[in-house]
Amino acid sequence: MISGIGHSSFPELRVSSLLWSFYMVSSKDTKYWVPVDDEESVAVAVAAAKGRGGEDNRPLLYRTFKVTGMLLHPYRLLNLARLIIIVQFFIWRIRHRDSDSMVLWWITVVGDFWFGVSWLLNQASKLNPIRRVPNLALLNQHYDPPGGGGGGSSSQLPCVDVFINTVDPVDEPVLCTMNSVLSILATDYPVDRHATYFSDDGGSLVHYEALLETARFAALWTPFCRKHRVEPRAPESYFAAKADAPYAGDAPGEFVDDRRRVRQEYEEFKARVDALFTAIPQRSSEANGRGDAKDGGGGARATYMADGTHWPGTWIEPAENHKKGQHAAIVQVMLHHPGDEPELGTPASSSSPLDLSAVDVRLPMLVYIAREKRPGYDHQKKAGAMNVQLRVSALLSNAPFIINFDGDHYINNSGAFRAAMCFMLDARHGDDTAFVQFPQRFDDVDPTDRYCNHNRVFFDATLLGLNGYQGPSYVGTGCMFRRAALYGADPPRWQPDGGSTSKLLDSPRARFGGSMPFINSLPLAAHQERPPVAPPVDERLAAELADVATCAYEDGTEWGDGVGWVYNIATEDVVTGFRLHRKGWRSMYCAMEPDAFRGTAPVNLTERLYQILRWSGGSLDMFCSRNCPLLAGRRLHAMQRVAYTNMTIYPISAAFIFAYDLLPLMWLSGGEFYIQKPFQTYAMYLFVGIAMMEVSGMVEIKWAGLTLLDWCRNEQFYMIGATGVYPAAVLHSLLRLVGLKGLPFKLTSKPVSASGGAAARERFAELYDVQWAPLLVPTVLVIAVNVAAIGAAAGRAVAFGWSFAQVAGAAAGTRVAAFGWAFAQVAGAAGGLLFNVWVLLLLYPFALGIMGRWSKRPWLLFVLLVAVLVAIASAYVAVLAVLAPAGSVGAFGPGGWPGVGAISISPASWWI
Ligand SMILES: O=c1ccn([C@@H]2O[C@H](COP(=O)(O)OP(=O)(O)O[C@H]3O[C@H](CO)[C@@H](O)[C@H](O)[C@H]3O)[C@@H](O)[C@H]2O)c(=O)[nH]1
Ligand SMILES: [Mn+2]
Repeated sequence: MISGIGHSSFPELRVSSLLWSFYMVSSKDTKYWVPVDDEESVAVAVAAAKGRGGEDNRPLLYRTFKVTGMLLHPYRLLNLARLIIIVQFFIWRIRHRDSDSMVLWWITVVGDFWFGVSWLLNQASKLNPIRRVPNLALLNQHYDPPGGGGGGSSSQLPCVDVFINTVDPVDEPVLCTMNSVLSILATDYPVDRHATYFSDDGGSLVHYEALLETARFAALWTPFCRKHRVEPRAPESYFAAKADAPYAGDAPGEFVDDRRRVRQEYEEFKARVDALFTAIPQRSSEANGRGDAKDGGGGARATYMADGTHWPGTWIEPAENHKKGQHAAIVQVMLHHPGDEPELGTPASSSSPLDLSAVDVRLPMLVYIAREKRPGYDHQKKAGAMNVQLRVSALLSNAPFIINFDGDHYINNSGAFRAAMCFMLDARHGDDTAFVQFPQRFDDVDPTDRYCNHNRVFFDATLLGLNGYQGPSYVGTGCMFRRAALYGADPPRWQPDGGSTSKLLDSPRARFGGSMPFINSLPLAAHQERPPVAPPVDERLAAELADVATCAYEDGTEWGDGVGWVYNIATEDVVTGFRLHRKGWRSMYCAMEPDAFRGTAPVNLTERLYQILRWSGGSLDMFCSRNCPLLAGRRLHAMQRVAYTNMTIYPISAAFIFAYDLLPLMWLSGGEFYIQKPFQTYAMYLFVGIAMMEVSGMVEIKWAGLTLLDWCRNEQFYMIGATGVYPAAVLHSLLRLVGLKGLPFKLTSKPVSASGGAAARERFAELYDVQWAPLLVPTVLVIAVNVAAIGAAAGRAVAFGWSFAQVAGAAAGTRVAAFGWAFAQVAGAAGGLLFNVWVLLLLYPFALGIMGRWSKRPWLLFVLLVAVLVAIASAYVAVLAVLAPAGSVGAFGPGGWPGVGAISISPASWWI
């Protein structure tokens, strides 16, 4: 999608195009990866099988790669050297307690120490990167041999329950969500072996009816995808892409016609979905006008379903029991479980223009869920919604594996479910693997990724690093789980009797709640070979389904604690993954080409900042809770513990960074000042430290396959977070510690353009939309202080130059000495200046962000900057002239500046 944008239309692209061309590395570039010895893998597999007391003929379904020694050894050596230098640096500082202010000296020693530690934590997670590549062909050969026709009973692949979540049909454009559903309904996995559970946390009729429309359209879309094997299977993205992929289906002659017809049908489908926003209110107001409320009504203006009955969920005009946060549970099977025999479609006819006579036209099961909402209950947001999905699905399809998606994430590569299975079924660690995490990839991010939405350093470096220990953390979407693990089972390798789930069944009612059908489903949940079951939804089952979706069901149970997704935290993902790792489960990272899934990301600065506020606040809350990685037992891998500590403690660095960034304030008041003497040695240590980190970063982007721009964006966004967001997160966590409310889960609004509805709309409009929020203030302050520092430095230089001329003129004999002195001062000042400029460079995306539409012309920012600098400099000179009459200006000297200037930047990215 991004490739469709003309370069010239995008100003920032020109600014950064140099970076692009300088360091383009494709993520496919795998020349830095070498296979880990396969014999070793086999040995591990055999040992694992023996450990479980039996032969294991299962195939090895993935290959493991590590970074080539040519890169890895220097990388590790470099980091070792850096560690030694950092330690030496501290020894040196402690031995030289010499500063113009001992208070500041102590602050910076503590601060620098903290940065050293957090650098170490961060680096430690990346020392052993491992990449695993699934072998889909082998999986298919063993579990889904040809003849099954993409479905049918010959397949031995395990069943998968797919969870997808949404809240609001406007904030999360319903068409985007329905595209995700379509991509799931059409995915390349045996149709009778996956079922989709759609959770609508808004309880809105728009979602319900849109899902009905989607189920209808899928009857055409899914067979079309199967017949012509098209990718990706989300229609919006499919039709937006150029149709130049090599044809993979069996009927090339019919492709062009079929595609055109389906596209037309898709346009009509879109129009019908769009029309729901007007059709439903219209239908309801007509019905209300007639006063033909079938079930009570009590004077409220009801929202009507198509069949003329009241919608049990939220109404357009909120009423008692029909409003946000207060409505009944709704569970509706929209597509029933298909039989396990393929059903071929019909030849082309006037009513169905596609020839589907050779295509299996069955659709997978699809269920709509709106859980009950009652005032007085904490609904626990996404985690609460997914736990309801977990119970509802247990009563219906009860698949041993579960994959979950945010409403805006669609399947981009139909092989994804199979890829995940390669890890789950592998003979080596398969049985001990609780989840397989895929990277998050995004469409509709601006081409230069101003706010680091792609997060490549995290997804392509850090998570590969974790993959070399116990496994990647869970990041909320695009993750396949083992159901038994979510229920709280122990991994086989930590089970004394080898592989039984009996412990799960100890006092099940207390743990899982009172539903007998649910409890009866527990023993089956662990059996991956179990054939798919699909009980008919009779009255009793319907009542049971509604019951497990009520608020009260979880009262006094372990849901949200020992069972299911974890509650009471803004980042349910990290902590849920952590709890599994803590039990000794492994996880696997699966990055594939083309990307398995794609989603949307907030391109608006304020949205993005709130998102990272939720992440950083949630992480810190986790650190300060019972789920602190330091408190975990011995089943947590040592390095995994280090990584989780890093992942949860990082916002604390912010307190220091923020203070450091404001230090230039001090200099504005004038006076010579060194934070550490001798300053030259101090500066040298800092310089070497930074240089080594930069080099190490360059090695990292090599093996991770990143671009220099990815890396720079990461640095920049770290700094932006550190100045404004992380301090707020620290504050929130402190408030929570003293018993006040924790961070809310603020829904991230999705870009409207992602749904494609209004193609005429400006692309990335949200990028230029400034929404002022308190969160922006601290960063603005830091920018102001650093700009002021530069301005004042300029002013000082002007004033100083003038006084220097006077001094020189008066005492010609000492000219040489005076020159030398002046030179040292100027060099020092230049160094300080450099540091301030660096802060500003790191905050550059932020500055663009608050310029709003003006940022379409980035040069305006520079004009503004120069104007402000001139103004400050002149003001400074004027003030100096008043305070210090000619001749005594030299007493101020610019000398103090470098010390403070140096400090102002040091933390930003040197250690991290
Ligand atoms: O009450 C709620 C609130 C949210 N959601 C869903 O949760 C998902 C994620 O919400 P979103 O606002 O898109 O958050 P993001 O910041 O984009 O999400 C990232 O961060 C979250 C944790 O903070 C993870 O759960 C997500 O998977 C990850 O993509 C969406 O599908 C929502 O519909 C609910 O189902 N119920
Ligand atoms: Mn999202």
